[in-house]
Amino acid sequence: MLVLGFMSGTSLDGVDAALIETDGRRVDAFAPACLSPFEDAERNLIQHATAEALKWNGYGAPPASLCAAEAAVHEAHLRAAREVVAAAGRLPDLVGFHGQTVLHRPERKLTVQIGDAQALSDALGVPVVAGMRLDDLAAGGQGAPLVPAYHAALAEKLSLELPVAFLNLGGVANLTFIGAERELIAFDTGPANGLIDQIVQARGAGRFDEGGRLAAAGVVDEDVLAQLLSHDHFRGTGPRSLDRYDFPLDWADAFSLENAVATLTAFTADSVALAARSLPQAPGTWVVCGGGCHNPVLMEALSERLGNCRKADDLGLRSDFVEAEAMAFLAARSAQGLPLTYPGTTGVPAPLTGGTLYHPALIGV
Ligand SMILES: Nc1ncnc2c1ncn2[C@@H]1O[C@H](COP(=O)(O)OP(=O)(O)OP(=O)(O)O)[C@@H](O)[C@H]1O
Ligand SMILES: CC(=O)N[C@H]1[C@@H]2OC[C@@H](O2)[C@@H](O)[C@@H]1O[C@H](C)C(=O)O
Repeated sequence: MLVLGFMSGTSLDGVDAALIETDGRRVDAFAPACLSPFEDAERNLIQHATAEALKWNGYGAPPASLCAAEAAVHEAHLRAAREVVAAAGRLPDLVGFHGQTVLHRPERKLTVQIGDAQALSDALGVPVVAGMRLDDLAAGGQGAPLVPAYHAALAEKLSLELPVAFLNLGGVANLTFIGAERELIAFDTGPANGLIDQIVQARGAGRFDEGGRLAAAGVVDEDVLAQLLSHDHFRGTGPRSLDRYDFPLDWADAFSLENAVATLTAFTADSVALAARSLPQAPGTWVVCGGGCHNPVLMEALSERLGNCRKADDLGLRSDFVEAEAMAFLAARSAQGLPLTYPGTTGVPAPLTGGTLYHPALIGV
């Protein structure tokens, strides 16, 4: 099957769309992929809705701004779909749709991804699987991370020596450990680029720390770093997940941009190192994907702490599209009732399938 996966992550750069050939068990081939950036007006609507969703926090009526943001999310997905479908020269057989996370409160079984799966299915004329976090949360899981099943399929496709770890550096960082017996351990390790992006944008210095230049020019504040690492999240063990806005940034007002970014970059690397210490064995290789793998200062800091870190692209993967590909893979699994999540990945009591299948409305009926 040719399956299209969409991911619009917490960094709000845009919609990733990636096609893969898969039967939901193996990854047979990679097909065209693209990033369709949000237009400024779309990003503003989504940023506003995210801020309102944080204030709402799941109590009472959801903010009206979610509707306008949902329309923007839909438009951006259609643009991305048109681009990859044109590149592939055909429609996919199935779509995996994540939606835009605006709030994640797993302890209250609440996660909110905006987007209209039925409208997407109607517009594309293709069945769409969405809501892939919901059954997991309802069954007592964290609802995240979802990508471990796909990381495991990639490890198999590349015949990677086990144990191996995959590390995704998006707004939030998440890791998947694949043990010698193919057992999975996964969780969100802490922030990746989210806080760095936030301060760079607040100071009017662009959207992110391009090439890690700010971090390279700054000095790490060890006291702030120690304080950041004392957050409750790092006391936990086992499956756990984060909202992109779970960590404070108010302390940074007293710092130069360079020193704040250097400290946040060390925070990301140290929180991954803490996560690594909780693993049953040291992975022989860390396969690093997500936007943070393009930051050489962060990659260097990770290599110092973890050992063998390889950019996913160097292994023949597409570091910027692993999450979108994962949504495609999971949609193919969902359509067959195969598990999406496992006790070791989200804390769900038993392997569990999930997702809802939306069929396109018949034209003219
Ligand atoms: N050349 C680069 N130099 C430094 N940082 C970069 C570079 N390219 C991307 N990034 C970082 O990666 C981020 C985007 O990463 P990515 O697209 O993986 O996140 P996401 O998928 O939106 O988030 P999440 O995985 O948490 O949902 C950017 O916001 C930026 O911080
Ligand atoms: C609630 C939510 O959207 N979480 C994201 C976020 O971004 C990275 C990390 O935190 C991960 O847990 C998850 O995304 C990926 C796709 C996942 O579920 O595996």
